[in-house]
Amino acid sequence: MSTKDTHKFKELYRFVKPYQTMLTVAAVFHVVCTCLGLLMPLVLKIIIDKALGGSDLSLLYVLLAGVILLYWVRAFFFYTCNYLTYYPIHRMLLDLRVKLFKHLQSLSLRFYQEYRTGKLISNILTDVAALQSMISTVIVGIASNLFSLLFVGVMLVVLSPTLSLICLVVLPVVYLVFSRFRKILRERSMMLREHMSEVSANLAEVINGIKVVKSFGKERSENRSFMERLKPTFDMSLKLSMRGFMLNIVMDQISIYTSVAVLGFGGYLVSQGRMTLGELVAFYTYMQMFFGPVVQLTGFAPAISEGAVSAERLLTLMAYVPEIKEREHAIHMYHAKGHVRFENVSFGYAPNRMVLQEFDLDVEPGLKVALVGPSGSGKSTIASLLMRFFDVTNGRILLDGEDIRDLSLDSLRRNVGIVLQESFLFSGTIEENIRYGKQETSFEEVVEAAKMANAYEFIRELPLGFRTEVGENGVSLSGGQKQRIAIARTVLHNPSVLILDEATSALDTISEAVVQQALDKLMANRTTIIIAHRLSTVRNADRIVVLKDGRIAQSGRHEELLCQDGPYRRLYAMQLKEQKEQDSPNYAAGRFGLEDPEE
Ligand SMILES: Nc1ncnc2c1ncn2[C@@H]1O[C@H](COP(=O)(O)OP(=O)(O)OP(=O)(O)O)[C@@H](O)[C@H]1O
Repeated sequence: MSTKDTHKFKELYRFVKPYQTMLTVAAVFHVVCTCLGLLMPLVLKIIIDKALGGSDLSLLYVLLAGVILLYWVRAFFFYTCNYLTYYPIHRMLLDLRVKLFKHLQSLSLRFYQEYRTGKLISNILTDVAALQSMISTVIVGIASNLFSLLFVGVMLVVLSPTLSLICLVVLPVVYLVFSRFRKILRERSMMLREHMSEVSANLAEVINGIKVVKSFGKERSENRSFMERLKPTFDMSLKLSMRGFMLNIVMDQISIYTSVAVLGFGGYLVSQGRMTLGELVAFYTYMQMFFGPVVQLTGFAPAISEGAVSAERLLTLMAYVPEIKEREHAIHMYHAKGHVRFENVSFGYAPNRMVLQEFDLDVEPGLKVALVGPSGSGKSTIASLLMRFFDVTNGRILLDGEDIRDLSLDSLRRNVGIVLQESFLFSGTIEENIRYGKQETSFEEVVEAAKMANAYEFIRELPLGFRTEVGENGVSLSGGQKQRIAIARTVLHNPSVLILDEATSALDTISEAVVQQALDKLMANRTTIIIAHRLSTVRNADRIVVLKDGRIAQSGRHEELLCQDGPYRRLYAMQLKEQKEQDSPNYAAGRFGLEDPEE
């Protein structure tokens, strides 16, 4: 084992440590259990040599009663030692999974952009399973197999030193055959596992993007490419199974030749009176027990190295440092007034490509500031920075005068809320989804929030009302309905600073109006940063900031900006023209509530 492996095992040992006493007792019980199992051939020898053949069968009955008792005691030890082994193993895996999940939750968004979700899930599941098999192999393997091998080896030599020479010759052959096959099997199963995790990643992507697949009519081509991806796994699995069978055939052959040799030569020794029949039967039974542990021990090393590979992957995952960390003694800000200030903020997702440059913005509590600008100008990035999904490269962002990096993440996210373009609902009831951000709320408060979000009417009309299941396995809600549930969720969350990131842009005109009404109520007396493409949604903002290539190109109220010859007027005119082309002039004016600047 290399020093790297040693380090990995040390890391893993942290999970084993709390259960080491239990595992030690389990190992001792395994030895006792093995010991009791190994006594049977000896009893068989006494039965054949001493108890059978005579007229007095009382010894036979005593021995048979002893065998039953032996197996009762063995059953007790067997049950207890397996409980003592698998209880800590499953607890350790539970601890590991919980720790992994907690760690994954703490990782920044950048990590999730780099790692494919399907692959991540598949790796976690298979790696934890490999680790489980390694731990049980190590514990059960070391304790029972080594002991068995030693005990049986001694018994073979004691019963017949001559016959045990045959076993001694066969032993290295069995070892070599097994380790050779195991190596190939292991390599193949690793390849298969790697390939399967790629297939899982692809499957997850297709399932997540099923709407796109269907809307482009790509089902057939996706079926084809899935088949193409799966095809190699068929070959790999078949080869793997056939290798496994081949190993069984080879082992059967070796076993039968050894048995023939032992029984042939042993029969000769019995006929010569150099061995009793009972000794030959006991020897033969022990011999059958001898190769089992050898075979098990050949699997020991691969299981450890396979476990080590998995441990390495899991530890690598654990070693990812959360990019966004809370400072020691972070400030807990319970209820911010909502004064937001960006001071000379620059930021790039990659070090050599700045998305925001020297961005300054001061939003007084309760004001509404809109960020507009062409696609890719950095609007959503500003929202992500304020939420601290990423940290600024230069400059700072202040909430009520405190650098948000000095605040506890919990208090920052309690004070800053966001409504996204498409809100995600979890599996569960509508009530649970509304409560998501604040569990300790009464049903009445949930209802109030739903009313504020204009969601109450449609929820009431559902057969199960607030108890309706939504999310992946629930009823399908329209985009506007989902958005209103998300707004109700934010109403309960009650942040001092609200970010609306294109919150209505995925909706049709009617839904948009209802959602916009709900948003207006939500925005009241709250610092709000509105990100929008459609200028109609931002014209009432206290200030509109026009972004271009990550810099502020213009800033002011709607009317002021329209008077200036700048990007806002051009953007506005362009949108108005587009809208006019689509709709009648009356409709455009009604929809946007705007007058044509040319008029
Ligand atoms: N997670 C990310 N990783 C790397 N680059 C990103 C990431 N998110 C955005 N970008 C890049 O940063 C730039 C600004 O993106 P951003 O989403 O902030 O623009 P936006 O103004 O909100 O655009 P839109 O109006 O289309 O939503 C774009 O060039 C985009 O490609």
